[in-house]
Amino acid sequence: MKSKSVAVIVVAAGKGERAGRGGHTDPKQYRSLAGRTVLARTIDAFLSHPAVTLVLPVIHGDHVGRYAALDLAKNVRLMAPVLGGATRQASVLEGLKTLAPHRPDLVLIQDAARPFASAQLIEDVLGALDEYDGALPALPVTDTIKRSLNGRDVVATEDRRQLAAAQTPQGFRFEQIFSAHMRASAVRREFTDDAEIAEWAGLRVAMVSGDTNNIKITHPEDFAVAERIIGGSEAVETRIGTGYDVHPFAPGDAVWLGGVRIPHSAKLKGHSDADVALHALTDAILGAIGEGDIGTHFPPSDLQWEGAASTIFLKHAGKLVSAAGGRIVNLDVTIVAETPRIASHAPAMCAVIGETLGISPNRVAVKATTNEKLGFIGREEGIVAMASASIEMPRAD
Ligand SMILES: Nc1ccn([C@@H]2O[C@H](COP(=O)(O)OP(=O)(O)OP(=O)(O)O)[C@@H](O)[C@H]2O)c(=O)n1
Ligand SMILES: C[C@](O)(CO)[C@H](O)COP(=O)(O)O
Repeated sequence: MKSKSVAVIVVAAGKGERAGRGGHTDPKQYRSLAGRTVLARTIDAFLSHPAVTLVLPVIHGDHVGRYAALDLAKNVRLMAPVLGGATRQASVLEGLKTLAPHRPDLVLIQDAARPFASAQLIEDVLGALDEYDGALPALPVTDTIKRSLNGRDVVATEDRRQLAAAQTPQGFRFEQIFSAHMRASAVRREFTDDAEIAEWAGLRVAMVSGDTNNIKITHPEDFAVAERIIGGSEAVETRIGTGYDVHPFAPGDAVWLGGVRIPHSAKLKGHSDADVALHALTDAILGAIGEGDIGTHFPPSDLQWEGAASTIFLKHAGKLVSAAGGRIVNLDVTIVAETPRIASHAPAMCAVIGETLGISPNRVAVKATTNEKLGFIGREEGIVAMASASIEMPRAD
């Protein structure tokens, strides 16, 4: 199945009046947060996501020089900026018009002023678009909400159980939100977010869990909050683990590799299903989090693992990562085999591994090579697999 193209509009054409300048010369999106501008952080959050195919910044006409001076690395997926309009809504519409010739399947619309959109948030919004026309992250309201007509006299108390605070990125099917925005512009209606335009146009919109860190820098004090969030994220470290495994061939009619059954003139011999790739991968994950190896958790002496599917071992390692507060960044597996040929099965293996661990298959790579007919692999006596795992964990010291 062809994966959907995902374009991102980063609206950065505001003046940032509520945030003020606080002694700085730049508007909020061009101010530095722990050494990196707000806008560069926001753009990077999307460029670093593998599902994103295009990122389009929408900027203010007075900020062209500031944008050109931004600390952005060159990236073919980053489009040249376009100029926005007088309101956020008008700026989004400029972005949609610019993207239209590229015909993306989906579009995410993001405030430049929200530099902390996580990969999980992006995935959750995109995931909801399988079922809905639009999706946005939102947080349940925790304060009691009062209504007032003049900002002082209370006229009502709202039922907060039905209320949620909207965030971005907000995701849509491109053609639907483009048409809704054009209609909203034609009737000159002003909306405060794109989800509201989608609702007004009769589209089905879903909420997914928002993120308390995904703040919108709006007022001067929000910069201090943002610096604290960045300080907190420095309490995370990246761990690397490696794994190696080998299994010999035995008479049989199929091998299990990467959780996929591949018909073959032999099977791999082992206590479990002998899936050498998943064993190496499980060891890599366990190694990264300092949890011993596969034999520590699933001793070969234990009869219950005889013939077991190796996805059980992998899932267990994934649960240990979650229990330790970790997050798998990426996994890389190399299978060394003279036969069978692996390449055409690699996408299915990535899918099984991703599903077993509850991560996107984009975070998994499976590669294969022969051993150039050398040694025991070359003589087709067995298969080797090597793996590495990169995992973000709370800093231990
Ligand atoms: N004409 C506008 C107004 C806003 N935005 C963008 O929309 C996002 C959300 O708007 P907000 O936080 O209100 O930013 P500003 O409009 O810049 O702030 P203020 O209202 O305080 O002036 C920001 O990333 C802002 O740059 C935009 O692209 N074009
Ligand atoms: C889109 C938004 O961030 C969702 O909460 C919000 O509506 C933007 O409002 P603003 O007044 O333009 O900052």
